[in-house]
Amino acid sequence: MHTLEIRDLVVALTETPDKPIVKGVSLTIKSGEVHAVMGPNGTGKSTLSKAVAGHPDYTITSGDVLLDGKSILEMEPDERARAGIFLAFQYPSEIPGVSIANFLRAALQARLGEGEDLDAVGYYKSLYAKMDMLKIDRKFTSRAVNEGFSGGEKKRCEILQMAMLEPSFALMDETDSGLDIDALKIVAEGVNQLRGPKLGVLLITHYQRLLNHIVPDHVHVMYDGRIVKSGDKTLALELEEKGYDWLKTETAAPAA
Ligand SMILES: Nc1ncnc2c1ncn2[C@@H]1O[C@H](COP(=O)(O)OP(=O)(O)OP(=O)(O)O)[C@@H](O)[C@H]1O
Repeated sequence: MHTLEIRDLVVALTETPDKPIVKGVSLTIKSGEVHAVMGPNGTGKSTLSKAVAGHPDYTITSGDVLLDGKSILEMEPDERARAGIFLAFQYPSEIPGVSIANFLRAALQARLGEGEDLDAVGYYKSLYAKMDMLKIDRKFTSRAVNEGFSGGEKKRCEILQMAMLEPSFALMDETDSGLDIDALKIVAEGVNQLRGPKLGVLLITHYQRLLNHIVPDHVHVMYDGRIVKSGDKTLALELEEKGYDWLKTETAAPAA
């Protein structure tokens, strides 16, 4: 059982550290839980997830992020990844010329200690088993990472990475724009397959739509850099119905 605790986190762009985007967010995720973070555009949802993963464009000016009680703020992004934190990007990069199979193999190899070699036979066995579980065609792994991928294929690649890396915590920044309902379903089915007592998920999303397929244990609403309301899955339905404007009053008097 692992715990990821975000404690009173304030985040700014590294180039403008005096202008906070995330203005004091606290959130604790335990293994087995799915937390959804919703909120209007530009409220700092992506900034929060990138800061937790250690993205260099963002600086944490106060607060802390603790993995099993230990601060991760001094860790480089790759160390955080090795410690079990997986960040799925809203707009993943292309890696021309590098096949998915080789990319995943390199990612797994990078996690091993010096002098240790990934067992190739075991690797392919595990890769194919996970692809079968996620219903991904085997031909997919010979394609270059994200090159010319459709929105749905990018999502498949992201879910496969997650399945292979077996993180303790997945921070998933899911845009709904540009994704058709099939792509959303790929994400949802993937998360539902991987969901379980060993995985904690922070799922950032914009519309309640995705949450029809992934039923969250907790829903948090972010508004102007703060979490102004938390609740269970019914909060997502309330937001779908009422929109976000009513939360302006909540920001004037932030939730205790
Ligand atoms: N790298 C960056 N450069 C410049 N501004 C940035 C950068 N990252 C975030 N911002 C600004 O910080 C604010 C919060 O952005 P962020 O992407 O975190 O919001 P969001 O809640 O995820 O929005 P969306 O729902 O549109 O994805 C926005 O005003 C955005 O323009």
